Amino acid sequence: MSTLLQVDAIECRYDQLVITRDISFSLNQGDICCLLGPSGCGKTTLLRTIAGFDPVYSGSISLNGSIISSPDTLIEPEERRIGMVFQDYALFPHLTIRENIAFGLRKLSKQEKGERVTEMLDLVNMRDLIDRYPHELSGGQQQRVALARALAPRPQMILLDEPFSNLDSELRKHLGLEVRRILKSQNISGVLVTHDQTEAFAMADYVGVLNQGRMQQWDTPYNLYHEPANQFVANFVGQGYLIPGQLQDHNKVSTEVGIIEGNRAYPWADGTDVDVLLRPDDIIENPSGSITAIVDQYTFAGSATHYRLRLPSGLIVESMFNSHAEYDIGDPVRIEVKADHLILFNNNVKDNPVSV
Ligand SMILES: Nc1ncnc2c1ncn2[C@@H]1O[C@H](COP(=O)(O)OP(=O)(O)OP(=O)(O)O)[C@@H](O)[C@H]1O
Repeated sequence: MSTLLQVDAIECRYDQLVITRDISFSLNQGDICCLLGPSGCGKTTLLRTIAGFDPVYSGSISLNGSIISSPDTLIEPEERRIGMVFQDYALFPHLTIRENIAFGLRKLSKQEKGERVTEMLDLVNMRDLIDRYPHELSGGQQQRVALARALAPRPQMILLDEPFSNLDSELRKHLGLEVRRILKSQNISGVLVTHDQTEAFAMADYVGVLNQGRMQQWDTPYNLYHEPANQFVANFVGQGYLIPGQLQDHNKVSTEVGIIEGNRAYPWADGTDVDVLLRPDDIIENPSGSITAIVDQYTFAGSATHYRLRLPSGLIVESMFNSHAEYDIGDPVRIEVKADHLILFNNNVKDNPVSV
């Protein structure tokens, strides 16, 4: 598989203010990635820079091996063959759906344009609505049209900036998977910006987690969850809590919830202070468990109930119990920790410092 997009150590600034620093990642043709991170971490800035709306201060961006952005190169957005889909759909209100999609196809003949428009509308399952105006469509339908319009000029890649954030949660889920199917069927790469982790996991082959303008980890969704590179990623991706402990015999940690044994040896000395990541699925209800936690909060979620539990030290952990377990706030619950895959952070080592 060939590399389509190569982002190499880029720094982005607004005036003299550094927004993102030393960002590198690459994307193969047909792969979909997602930039995930809290508000203000620089996701949109990166997307705008890839699109060519903003320059890079240092580093470079290449598409198919050619530099499109560097401190002394800035290929115009319209020459990059990159499509964009925005949060607010950005359709032309006075043009029909047909005209909206045909808008960027000026170089095609009338017949070619007509064929391309229907091909794109078939792709997004919207052919019946070809003569409507944007205000006659639902939000989800408008976003499908926006996707069809972005795909119509046959871009090499598509950038999606929080495309589903104006839609309700069911529709978001559905449309996210639909967009993934469409991009995969056309072998078009996509870069999606979101702060919704579920969306990122469902849509992307690779996810880049950003914080304060720095890439914290670029990895598959599976690895982000199971092998977070640092405490920030561990906290931000998936529900999880860090509790302190001390390493024993390279693979065990002594904590207030007992000795937890992992499935690998850690290279640190006995007694090293560590943080242990506990995800909800690591903590199970066990009437004969040795730890008593107190229910701090709970949310009924159908087949399971999500409990927030206070440990004797006051630290919080979370767990999913079968919804037949009915505990009220303040009730004691006996629990046991069953973490077969131990994620530890050495408190004496600063992983990937995140100051800009
Ligand atoms: N035109 C601008 N001039 C100066 N600073 C800007 C400009 N645009 C964005 N910023 C700043 O750059 C930082 C990153 O903004 P950006 O929009 O890239 O973040 P984001 O991760 O996309 O956030 P959100 O999820 O809230 O959209 C923020 O601190 C923001 O205030």
